[in-house]
Amino acid sequence: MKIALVGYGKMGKAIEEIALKRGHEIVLKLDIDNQHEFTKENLAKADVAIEFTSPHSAYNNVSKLLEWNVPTVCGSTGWLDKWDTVRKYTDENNRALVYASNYSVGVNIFFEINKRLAELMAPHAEYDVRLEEIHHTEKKDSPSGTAVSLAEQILERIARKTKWINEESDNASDLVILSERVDPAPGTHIALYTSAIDDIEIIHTAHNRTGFATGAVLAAEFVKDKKGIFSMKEVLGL
Ligand SMILES: NC(=O)C1=CN([C@@H]2O[C@H](COP(=O)(O)OP(=O)(O)OC[C@H]3O[C@@H](n4cnc5c(N)ncnc54)[C@H](OP(=O)(O)O)[C@@H]3O)[C@@H](O)[C@H]2O)C=CC1
Ligand SMILES: O=C(O)C1=N[C@H](C(=O)O)C[C@H](O)C1
Repeated sequence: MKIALVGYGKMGKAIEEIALKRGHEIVLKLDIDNQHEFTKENLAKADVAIEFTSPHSAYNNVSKLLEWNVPTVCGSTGWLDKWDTVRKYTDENNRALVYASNYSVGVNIFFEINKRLAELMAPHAEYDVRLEEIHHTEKKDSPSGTAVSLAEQILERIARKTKWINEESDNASDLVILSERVDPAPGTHIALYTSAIDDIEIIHTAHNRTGFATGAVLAAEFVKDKKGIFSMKEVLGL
């Protein structure tokens, strides 16, 4: 498979390593200093593009890739205010896109546990719930995309929580997400339920970026010859 890497930072490099090990070819590496090479002609050389850049550039990159009909795997976080536009364009124009706030197998299993735990906790108003996420200091967005996914899963299931908020709150209906930035932290997420009687917490800790990178390559292999919008749930068959 011929892969174009859009974004060649920490994740782009980790993805390159896994892709080469799995026998793929990197035909294009695009970063901030060679953006003039981000053209339809250059992207036509790739079977699939893998986009990991930044919250500010992701929407523009993904829009162009879809316009040029390049099957795309996007991992950039912090741009989902534009998600509905991207979804509509992909559906209406029969394009191919995988999006996941987190590509690791472990976090996608953690998502399923988070959903089930929220369902079990829904009738038990004596428990409060909050989320915590810990990442390295270079991270540009806050809260993490993964924490937003976890929050949405909880808000869909626990009616006493009505919105998430990225700071402490005295309002019991707020789902608090606390963000901590410390090095080196590839990504830790905690869902914590507390009551006067006991606490239950679930934690996922990434030890490095290999899980994210491997998942992104699996997603690229999955979407290469498909049309539609997919998440890691479909890629992993969860
Ligand atoms: N979904 C998932 O599983 C994961 C998602 N992420 C997300 O992926 C994104 C990238 O993470 P990471 O690799 O750690 O970040 P890095 O900052 O290490 O790398 C991003 C790279 O993209 C470059 N870049 C910025 N804008 C553009 C552009 N318009 N075109 C091409 N390249 C550009 C940056 O250049 P410069 O530094 O000069 O701006 C940088 O080299 C983040 O949004 C992060 O949250 C990260 C890990 C896992
Ligand atoms: O920026 C990162 O590093 C990460 N970003 C993703 C997120 O925002 O959830 C996934 C992972 O936690 C690492």
